[in-house]
Amino acid sequence: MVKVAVLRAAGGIGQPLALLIKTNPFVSELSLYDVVNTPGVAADLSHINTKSKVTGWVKDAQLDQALQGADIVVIPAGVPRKPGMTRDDLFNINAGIVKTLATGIAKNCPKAFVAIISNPVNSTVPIAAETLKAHGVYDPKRLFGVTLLDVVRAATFVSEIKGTDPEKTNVAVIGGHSGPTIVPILSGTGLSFTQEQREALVKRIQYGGDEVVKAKDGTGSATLSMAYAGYRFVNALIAAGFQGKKGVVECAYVDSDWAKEHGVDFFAAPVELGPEGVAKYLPLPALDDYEKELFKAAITDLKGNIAKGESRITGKVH
Ligand SMILES: NC(=O)C1=CN([C@@H]2O[C@H](COP(=O)(O)OP(=O)(O)OC[C@H]3O[C@@H](n4cnc5c(N)ncnc54)[C@H](O)[C@@H]3O)[C@@H](O)[C@H]2O)C=CC1
Ligand SMILES: O=C([O-])CC(=O)C(=O)O
Repeated sequence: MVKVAVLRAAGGIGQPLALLIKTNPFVSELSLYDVVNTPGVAADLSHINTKSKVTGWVKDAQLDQALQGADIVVIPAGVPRKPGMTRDDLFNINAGIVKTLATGIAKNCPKAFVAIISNPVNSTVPIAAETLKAHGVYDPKRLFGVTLLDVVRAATFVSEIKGTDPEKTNVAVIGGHSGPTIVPILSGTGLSFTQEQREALVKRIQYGGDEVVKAKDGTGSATLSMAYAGYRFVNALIAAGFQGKKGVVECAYVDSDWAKEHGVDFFAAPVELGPEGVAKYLPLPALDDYEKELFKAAITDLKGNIAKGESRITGKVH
């Protein structure tokens, strides 16, 4: 059985994500933390007749209690975008939030699997890594940036064009989680596209977040589709990490030797999950010439995003 903590659980993503986690029969405790409103959210969810006990914690003083004994920590904390903003515009405020939460993890549950949703993911994951390193508890196999929303969107958008079953359409999306760093591998789907279709699809997948930000018109960014993607990832961690399920593969933004060989510390790619977190770094899908160009552009942007996150904690300028 697993204790899952959701940090900033009363937000737009946090609430539907907590609801989905409450439906998982393998969860023994669902620990909800936020700066406001968690007692209400916890009381509400606790009436659902599934096994997990729901606890609600508020304010900095209760962060330690929220985290004690957690096996999985999911972080949908921080401010979302408004129209006209990039994810990087969220850096200053969200960097501080992620650092505080990672410090809490280092002190209370250093062995937990940590899944970071807070934007800009390309930089917040390096921030969490450097914070955990500073406390001597960093394990690269246990820290994940959640990029699955890009995979979910890619499957939806491809199936709309090709008439395939969206639940059975698989598109690996590698790189990172913002604009040009999002690299969908359409050549690996076995489906054929004209170059015009490919370019339109890649653009829509890369800027899917903007589509939602624009439609929400100043009230936030994707929350429900993110909660779905976030739960898919948590469920994969539970199945592979705690229920002994083999062959569980998802794309995630992780620290790997492979990434370092390409000049970056983190890169989103398919990984096989297991009891220690990442069980296996899978070979990248084959890229065609068009995708190789996208890949190069992604690496260039990622370098800057990662350096910005790392230097926020280390103070070192790259
Ligand atoms: N990885 C991904 O694919 C995606 C990431 N996101 C990111 O997830 C994050 C959360 O998004 P939403 O749930 O829509 O936001 P929200 O504003 O609805 O909720 C965020 C939570 O953080 C807390 N919070 C906000 N400002 C704070 C501050 N100054 N100090 C401490 N806590 C604060 C709030 O109490 C709230 O519970 C954003 O950074 C957003 O960009 C959103 C969609 C997809
Ligand atoms: O676009 C945003 O700011 C939220 C996000 O990361 C996404 O929806 O992919």
